[in-house]
Amino acid sequence: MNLAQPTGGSTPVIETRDLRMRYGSTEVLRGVDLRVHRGEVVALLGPNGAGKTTTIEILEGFRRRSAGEVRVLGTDPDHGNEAWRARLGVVLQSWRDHGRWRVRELLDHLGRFYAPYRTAERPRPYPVDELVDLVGLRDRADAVVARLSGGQRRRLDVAVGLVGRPDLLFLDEPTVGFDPQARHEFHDVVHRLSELEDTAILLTTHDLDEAEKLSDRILILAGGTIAAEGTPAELATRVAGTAEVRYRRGGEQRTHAVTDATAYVRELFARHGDAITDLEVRRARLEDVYLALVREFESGQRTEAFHELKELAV
Ligand SMILES: Nc1ncnc2c1ncn2[C@@H]1O[C@H](COP(=O)(O)OP(=O)(O)OP(=O)(O)O)[C@@H](O)[C@H]1O
Repeated sequence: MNLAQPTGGSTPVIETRDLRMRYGSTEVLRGVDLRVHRGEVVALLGPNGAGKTTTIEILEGFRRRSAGEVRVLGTDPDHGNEAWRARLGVVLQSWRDHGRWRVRELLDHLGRFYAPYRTAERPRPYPVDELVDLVGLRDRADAVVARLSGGQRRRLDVAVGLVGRPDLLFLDEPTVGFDPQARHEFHDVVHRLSELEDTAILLTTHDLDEAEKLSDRILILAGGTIAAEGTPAELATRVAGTAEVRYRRGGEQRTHAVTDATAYVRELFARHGDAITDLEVRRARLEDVYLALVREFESGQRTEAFHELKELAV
């Protein structure tokens, strides 16, 4: 099937099929299939070195893939022109240039690039006053970039990504260095962009709590492929039956992963009664699925506990 053809419903904003990337003899991406739709917020999770930034850079057209099919806004990123690029917003891991510019001047300057690409539906660029309000930099709009705090710089990074009012926004670890308040405000910005502007957002984060709060869908990249995928609620519900039971018996600490904690505990007391102390039952969370999948793909060894989790998660 040709990726450029609509596949029922709306055409995905991002679509990859069997995406592969090799650095020298190391194959980092081994067949990644992903889709992101208009207005959707998708979090790409995975351990350090899993290939998240590589994937995003390929989608942005900054890096050439080794193999596979990719369409971003209907175009192969290897052949994207200026008009295509103008529809993308990019927030990289760090923005360290332009230290001597003032916030407002920088956004105004960068915004001019987008003006020729305005449409009735998407007036470009984003008005600078609205933008500094949106990212919470109104009070610092006339400050020199070099004097911003780390968190304020990150807000500026986000503003730079948004100045062209993108159809699709890439956020690589957007909230690193944010205090809890800034993080909360940033989450509001993401929700407003997806709901009011219909912006599709693909973000990477190492914060599972953030992924759960922000995204419509979570993709876990491990072992060079999408190891699990679902809405945060789907992933959480699927593991809700799995729990960890810890207790002490005869002075020895024991831990068991079980699917029916109530039955297990009933049986435990029936057999050992008063010999059981320090009982704790903990429900599995998204973090448990994540860690089990990552451990599995990193070690290449299947454990029984992993099997249980994976069946529930996929
Ligand atoms: N230009 C490059 N040349 C060679 N190897 C590279 C290059 N860029 C990345 N890699 C390797 O590819 C792998 C994936 O890197 P990538 O930065 O995409 O991972 P990531 O998932 O974004 O990691 P992190 O969570 O640490 O940001 C790593 O092992 C990295 O060392």
